[in-house]
Amino acid sequence: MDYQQILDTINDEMSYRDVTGKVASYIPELAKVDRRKFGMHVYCGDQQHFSFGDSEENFSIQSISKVFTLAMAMRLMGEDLWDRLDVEPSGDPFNSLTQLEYESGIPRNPFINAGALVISDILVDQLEDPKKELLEFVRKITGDDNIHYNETVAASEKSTGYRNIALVNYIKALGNIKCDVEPIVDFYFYQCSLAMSCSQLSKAFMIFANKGRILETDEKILKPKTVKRINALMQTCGFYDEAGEFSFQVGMPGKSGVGGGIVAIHPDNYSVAVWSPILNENGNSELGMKALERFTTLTGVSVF
Ligand SMILES: NC(=O)CC[C@H](N)C(=O)O
Repeated sequence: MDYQQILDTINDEMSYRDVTGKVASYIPELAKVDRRKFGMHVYCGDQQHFSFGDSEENFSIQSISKVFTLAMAMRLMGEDLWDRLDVEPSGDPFNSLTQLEYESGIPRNPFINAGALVISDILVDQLEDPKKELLEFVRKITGDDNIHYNETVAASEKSTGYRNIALVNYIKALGNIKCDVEPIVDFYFYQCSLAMSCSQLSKAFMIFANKGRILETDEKILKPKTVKRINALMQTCGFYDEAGEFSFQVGMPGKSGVGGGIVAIHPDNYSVAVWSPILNENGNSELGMKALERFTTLTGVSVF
């Protein structure tokens, strides 16, 4: 399969001019990002990766970080994690509060904000220095020590983060948060501020396409069963109220973030990341969704 030729076709066919959405603005720092940015990277291995455009430029990975923190929480708690969280698509926006009321503070899944905040509670409770450990985890699976938090983005989100702070307070009132609210949201805003490129993200996500092992070193990071769970959740819940649409159009497990990034994996095959900051009404990258739809159409391969 000539992935480079397929990427070149997508790059020729598509442009930020073809989409009408807006860059995220509820986090003031994200509103400053250039809407013309567009890059894509396919990773099959050290000697086999393909790209176009702004694929080496760092952006705010936002909710994509929820996959990394879920992996860390599963390493700590195994299947006991599911006493605190459900595994159902929410069909609601990522930052919704409503289901919590009638579902007794058990978030629908780990990828909506409510679920990620419960995971944050677990990591803050069980790890000595969760920010340091998350950074080490991401650097290790990427094989790249040049990955950092963007503290300006974290502070910017904190300054307007009322909804997430409300979510933690509400879940705590319903009995499913153990720690104090402040360190939980602080960790959450930091994880969302991780700055990575498409090239780094596709490399990091290769462990989910390779049964939990780092491809280059064969080091085991996650159990195959954990990876199966995480991929199932990416497939069913990775795109909030657009998870069905992504499965329908693209047909791979994946995860998006309001920074405009999307990563998807084809088990035993490749990992692909795309970035365009213009979002559709569900908070997913408009051009990113289209590019991935073209990618699985042109390769003729999806997981189904
Ligand atoms: N969908 C997202 O990427 C949301 C992440 C963002 N930090 C928030 O909590 O609102």
